[in-house]
Amino acid sequence: MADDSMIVNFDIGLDAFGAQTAPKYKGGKWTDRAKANKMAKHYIRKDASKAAGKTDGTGEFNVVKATPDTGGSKSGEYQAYDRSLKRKRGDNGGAQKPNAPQSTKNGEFVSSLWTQNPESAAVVEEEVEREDQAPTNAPLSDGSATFTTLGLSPVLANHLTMKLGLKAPTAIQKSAIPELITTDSDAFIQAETGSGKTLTYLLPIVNRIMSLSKMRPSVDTESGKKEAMTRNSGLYAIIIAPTRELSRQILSVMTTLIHCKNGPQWIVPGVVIGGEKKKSEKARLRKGINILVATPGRLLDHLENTESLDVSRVRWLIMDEGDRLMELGLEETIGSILAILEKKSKLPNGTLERGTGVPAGEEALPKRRVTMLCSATMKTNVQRLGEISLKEALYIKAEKSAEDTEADNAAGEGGERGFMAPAQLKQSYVVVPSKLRLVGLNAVLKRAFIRPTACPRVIVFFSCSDSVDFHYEIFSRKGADATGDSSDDSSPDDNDNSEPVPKDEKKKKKPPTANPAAVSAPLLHPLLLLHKLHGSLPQPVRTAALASFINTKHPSILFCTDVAARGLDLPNVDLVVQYDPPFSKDDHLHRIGRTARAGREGRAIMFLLPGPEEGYVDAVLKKGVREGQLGRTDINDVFKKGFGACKNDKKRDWEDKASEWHLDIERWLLEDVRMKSLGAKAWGSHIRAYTTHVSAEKGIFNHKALHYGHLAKSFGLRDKPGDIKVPGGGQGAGGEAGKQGKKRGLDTEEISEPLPGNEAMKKMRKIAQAMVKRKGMSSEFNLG
Ligand SMILES: Nc1ncnc2c1ncn2[C@@H]1O[C@H](COP(=O)(O)OP(=O)(O)OP(=O)(O)O)[C@@H](O)[C@H]1O
Repeated sequence: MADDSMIVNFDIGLDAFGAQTAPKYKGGKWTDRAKANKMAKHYIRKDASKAAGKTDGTGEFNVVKATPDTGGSKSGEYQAYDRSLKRKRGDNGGAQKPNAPQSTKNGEFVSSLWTQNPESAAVVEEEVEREDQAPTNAPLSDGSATFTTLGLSPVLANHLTMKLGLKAPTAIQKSAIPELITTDSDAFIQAETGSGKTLTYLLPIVNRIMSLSKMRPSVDTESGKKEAMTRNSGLYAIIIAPTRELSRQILSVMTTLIHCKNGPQWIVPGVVIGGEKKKSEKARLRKGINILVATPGRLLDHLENTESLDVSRVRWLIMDEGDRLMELGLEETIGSILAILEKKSKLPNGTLERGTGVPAGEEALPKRRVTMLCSATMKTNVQRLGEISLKEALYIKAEKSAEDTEADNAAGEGGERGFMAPAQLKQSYVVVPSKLRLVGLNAVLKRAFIRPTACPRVIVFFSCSDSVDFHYEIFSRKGADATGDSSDDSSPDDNDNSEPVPKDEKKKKKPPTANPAAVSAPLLHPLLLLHKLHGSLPQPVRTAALASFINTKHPSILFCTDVAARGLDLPNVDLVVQYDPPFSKDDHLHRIGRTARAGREGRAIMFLLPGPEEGYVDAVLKKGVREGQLGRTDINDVFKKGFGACKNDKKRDWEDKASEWHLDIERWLLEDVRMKSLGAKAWGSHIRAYTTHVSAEKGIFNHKALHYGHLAKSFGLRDKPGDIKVPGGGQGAGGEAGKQGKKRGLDTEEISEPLPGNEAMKKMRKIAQAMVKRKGMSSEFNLG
């Protein structure tokens, strides 16, 4: 519609040079005159910026075009909004055409989802089918190595193949295990996500401990007696991991290795992590532990305060996910741990020699304390950790394919190809305007579960816990399905070659039974279980949610923050959705690395806003992929598959369905104070989290470019940004909640910005500690 259809309720004056001047209002109350003058100036400024070709960024609440049919301009041009006209419309709570903007009793404005959306700057290329690539993190299938040829004992090798079903080592295992079994060198192990780094460092430890004689001379050498190896024989290895979940996972892998037939079953592994009772941990340490897995904060606490923790004969110190440990500002903590180990060590000059009080029979163990650092990425901060912890270390990485070596050479010294996603991982991004994000997520998830067998497990990453909580409620809603179940009729997913599930078979499966760690999400799929995981949840809830997500036989979704991004080995994850962009490019690679593990296939999709965020494609996405691995998904295609009820649906049909679904959410928030408060909190936290992107990516994720109003819409909120009451965070985007630098209410997980320099790290850590204290919440990173 042309501009002259605008209804403008005040005159715009022109000065002698044709420039617009604000009209002077006379008469009436001074407050009314001041208001009218202010508004006039405001609209003149807007018009001037439009004439200068600037985009409008002030929000649709002031700039909605007053067209009677759709209420908006397809071109997205700025139009002054006629308030008098808006007031005349009746309150229908969204009962009109779902696509039309409406006003409500409360003065809230129900904007249309489909208007005033900025368009993608990039030319949309035709969506190409991504090629299948040979997996790069799979067990070797060329017969070049077996677990026995790596030097592992036949007992252990047999256990791996027969009991654990591992046919052959992976490339990093082939490179590292022979070295780690025979030498006592420190090592830095770098390999792709899902390539089996955990077994790479655990197998040599278990193998060498297995070589110890089961009976060894008594420490009281005079007596000549022999004693059996027990849990009290000494603490041999300490493994540090950044999160509690990862620590538990490492413990579980260790336990499966120890429990092999004729294996060292006397070995007792243990775990000390934040969120657990320290008293019971102390009791376990007193009873004796041979291999200890720990989060750094809790380990340091025990080293300083638990007398029974004897670290004098520790032979291995492993730091898993080294880059994450550094990002969390734990350098100081790790420095203190290293200092205590050094001080308490009874390994003279770092070397074990016979006759220095070292029990005989331990010759198979390293003669010095071996430190290993594991990471999927090789960042400056990992190098720094290496500098403070490793001595003359071996740098071990997997052999690369000829193509990768060639591409690395092309990238040159310091090139960006330091770390790649596994080749078989198909990646895509979808450009979604702010207002359409929630319906976009619904459509992506609906599409993922069109064929339940094809996509049994999905992980969705959010930037903050409040957003996880809000979306968990939204998608577990048991309301009327505005979309209809599209699973039977919609056209098949192009990327999905699996057979559709016959209707009868679907009916045969029973809906999931009640599970305290999950909820059903019937609107997405009748059999679906929805889980959530973030740092503000109590530890037992986190553990139960993860266990349920891993073990359920139902299609399953995990909504989470970056607490699940590192190291977690969640089996059979088919799709990773990055609904909120990661805080750094390494986070991106770790997040998507939760799928396509150990040679399995996997897909990942990332939501980007039109505009600066699209710069992420060239800056990051294209750099960590091989040719043909990355594609753009068309948002219209997503909507069509997610909301379209049948193949022949027209655009208007699925637009209406999506609008109806969204209006339903908005109405729910209007009726339910708790939900509205959750939405407002999530919106506020989302904006705050957005301000913490790494400085190198601030041009791409610039919070000033965010449209707070459109964003509010995607949290189901109808209020103007300035009117949104963010619980605990001030009022509105213009209030404290929206101000950069104010980290009020921020969850510790949001503090993942690896700011350069130690001072900045320390600062971040202090903020986190203060928040943990203030909010009295548990921190998975044990910062408190
Ligand atoms: N030789 C092997 N054959 C088959 N599967 C293996 C082999 N080694 C490890 N795996 C499996 O591969 C998966 C990924 O292993 P792991 O968690 O150690 O990966 P990772 O390299 O540490 O990944 P990330 O960097 O994401 O932490 C696990 O399920 C593990 O059981």
